[in-house]
Amino acid sequence: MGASVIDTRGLTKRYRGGQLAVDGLDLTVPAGSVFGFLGPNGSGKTTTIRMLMGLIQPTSGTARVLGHPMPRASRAVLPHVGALIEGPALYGFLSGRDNLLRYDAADPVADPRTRRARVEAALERVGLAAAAAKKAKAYSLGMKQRLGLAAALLQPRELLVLDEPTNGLDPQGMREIRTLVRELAGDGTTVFLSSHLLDEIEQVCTHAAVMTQGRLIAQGAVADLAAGARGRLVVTTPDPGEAARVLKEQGVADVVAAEDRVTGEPPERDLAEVNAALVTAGVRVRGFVVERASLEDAFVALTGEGFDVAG
Ligand SMILES: Nc1ncnc2c1ncn2[C@@H]1O[C@H](COP(=O)(O)OP(=O)(O)OP(=O)(O)O)[C@@H](O)[C@H]1O
Repeated sequence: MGASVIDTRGLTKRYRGGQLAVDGLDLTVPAGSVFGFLGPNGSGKTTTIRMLMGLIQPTSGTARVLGHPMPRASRAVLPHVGALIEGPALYGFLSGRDNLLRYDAADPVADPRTRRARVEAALERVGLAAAAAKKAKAYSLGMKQRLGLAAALLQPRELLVLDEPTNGLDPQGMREIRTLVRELAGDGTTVFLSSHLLDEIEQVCTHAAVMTQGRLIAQGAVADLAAGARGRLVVTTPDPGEAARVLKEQGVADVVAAEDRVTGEPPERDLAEVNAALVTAGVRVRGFVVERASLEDAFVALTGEGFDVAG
């Protein structure tokens, strides 16, 4: 296997109605990464995932998964990929364990002799061993999502593809899934997950790609993406009005004063001089720092607008 687990070139999907859902995507997902596929609703994430999994044909461009072309090599590739797309299909009247037994029995490449052991291991893996005998309809949404993950983990996988795995979950359910994703990645599985939540990607992922309107606007290590954006200068002071005036004079752009915090874009010049100017003007400075840029800062810098999750 090469260094990338997913590789697309010019991947494009135009739906029959004429909607250009994915537009010339060049995506590279390094092996071993937890890769966040970030974009607002409708930006083309699910369409991309469906092309990667060979569920729909691209209009143009190519996609390689685990080194093989998709959808042509679906049969060779998909047994090595665990996928959770659009929520798991569960039988409510069956227990969690029986759901997995049934799911595994429907898999032509699954070995029936190891079925019970693999089901127990998967239940254990996602923390459902104690609730395995309960009917699935009595499960919380988070437990259902974990059962879906267990189904994806019945076989050893090189790649896990999770489409919005925390969508609709309460904060506790979200935490459980995020912890699980980190653990799975710790085992060496490459995890590709889509999300419209910036902070989720920042908390869980090593790498990310950012989509808007079917186009990729950035990809790389999360730390590098954030570093590409400049952090904000934050001055803590009981004299915010005066501080804001001096900072503007010193070339600080986009100055925002709120209570005892005045923030702005750091200027090119030496920050020691900016600080000295504040003090000379009689501003009482309690704190003077440049806060590390977040992925959100990077997004705003790239698009010139806020991260809009409406839709
Ligand atoms: N089967 C389809 N036929 C026509 N247009 C579609 C189809 N599926 C999706 N689209 C359109 O393609 C665009 C991208 O949709 P897609 O579902 O890939 O985005 P997404 O980023 O996954 O959003 P969401 O998180 O809401 O699923 C949207 O404008 C959507 O309306």
